[in-house]
Amino acid sequence: MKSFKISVPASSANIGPGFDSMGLAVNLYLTLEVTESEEWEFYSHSSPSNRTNYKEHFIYKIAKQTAERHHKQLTPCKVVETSDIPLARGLGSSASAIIAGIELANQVCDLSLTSEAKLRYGTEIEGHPDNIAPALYGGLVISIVTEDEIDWIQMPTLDVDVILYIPNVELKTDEARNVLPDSYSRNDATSASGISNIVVASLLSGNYKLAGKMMERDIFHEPYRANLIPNFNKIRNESKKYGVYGTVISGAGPTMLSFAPKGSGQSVVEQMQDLLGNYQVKLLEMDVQGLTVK
Ligand SMILES: Nc1ncnc2c1ncn2[C@@H]1O[C@H](COP(=O)(O)OP(=O)(O)OP(=O)(O)O)[C@@H](O)[C@H]1O
Ligand SMILES: N[C@@H](CCO)C(=O)O
Repeated sequence: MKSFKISVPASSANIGPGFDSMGLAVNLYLTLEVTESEEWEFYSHSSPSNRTNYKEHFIYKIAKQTAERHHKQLTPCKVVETSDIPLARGLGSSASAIIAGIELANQVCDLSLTSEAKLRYGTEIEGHPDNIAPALYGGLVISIVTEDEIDWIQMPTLDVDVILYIPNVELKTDEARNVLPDSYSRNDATSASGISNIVVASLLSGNYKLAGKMMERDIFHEPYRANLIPNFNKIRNESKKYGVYGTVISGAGPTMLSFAPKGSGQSVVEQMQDLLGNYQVKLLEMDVQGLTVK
């Protein structure tokens, strides 16, 4: 009888100007403990003690459509979901759930899906690869969807501390995408692209001071979203006082993310937690593994 554990990391997309094309996996996880069974039992992280109606669960629906896409039938399982990824906070909870659902079908139906197939399918469901790719591969991943394929590259680990400022309010990605313009002037587009290029180049060369400065110069989405993010200016300005390199919206928000000099993160967390009482201010690590199945 099959029994396995699926683990998928959270991810922070965009990193400022890497809009829809950059994402960083961090060490918050969604896990599924799965055992084949006589009938479906689904215990979700939001109600661990009660069996939920599995047919209504987002992850089951993803698994079912993945199996059907390969003309297979899911066999019943007992699934216990745990997660420390808050929903609709800009930490890729939907991407982690999508990857978990695809992998559930992959394991239960022996689909032997390649990681490229999981990336393609997950991106098709999510709509963009910048959370799906780091959730799948780990690390900081730059990815782009062209007509018929997804090209991606995983960057070496970053020698920075990662700090997240997680408020107790939700912001749905759809809502945060609806405030964006349909097009940009050539001047804005070329400036935004240049800024993004400098961020990537400075991260690759370890010039985190320059990376932080340019991360805060996004033109693609932050100017339109800042007013949806509680304490946007306060978090960006105050964290700078404690020595962070730069602070940006995590994904579509409302969480914000700072890169800080290695070893300075804990003191930034303590200072900022005092300022942001009802937030979860966390010092996190990059996840470099992505999806794992044990
Ligand atoms: N583990 C889960 N179980 C069930 N539904 C989930 C789960 N994770 C995400 N979802 C669904 O995805 C929605 C959140 O997706 P949304 O794209 O709005 O935010 P996010 O993915 O958390 O943040 P971002 O995309 O900005 O990184 C939830 O409201 C829920 O409908
Ligand atoms: N790139 C996406 C990330 C959230 O899923 C956005 O900012 O809307």
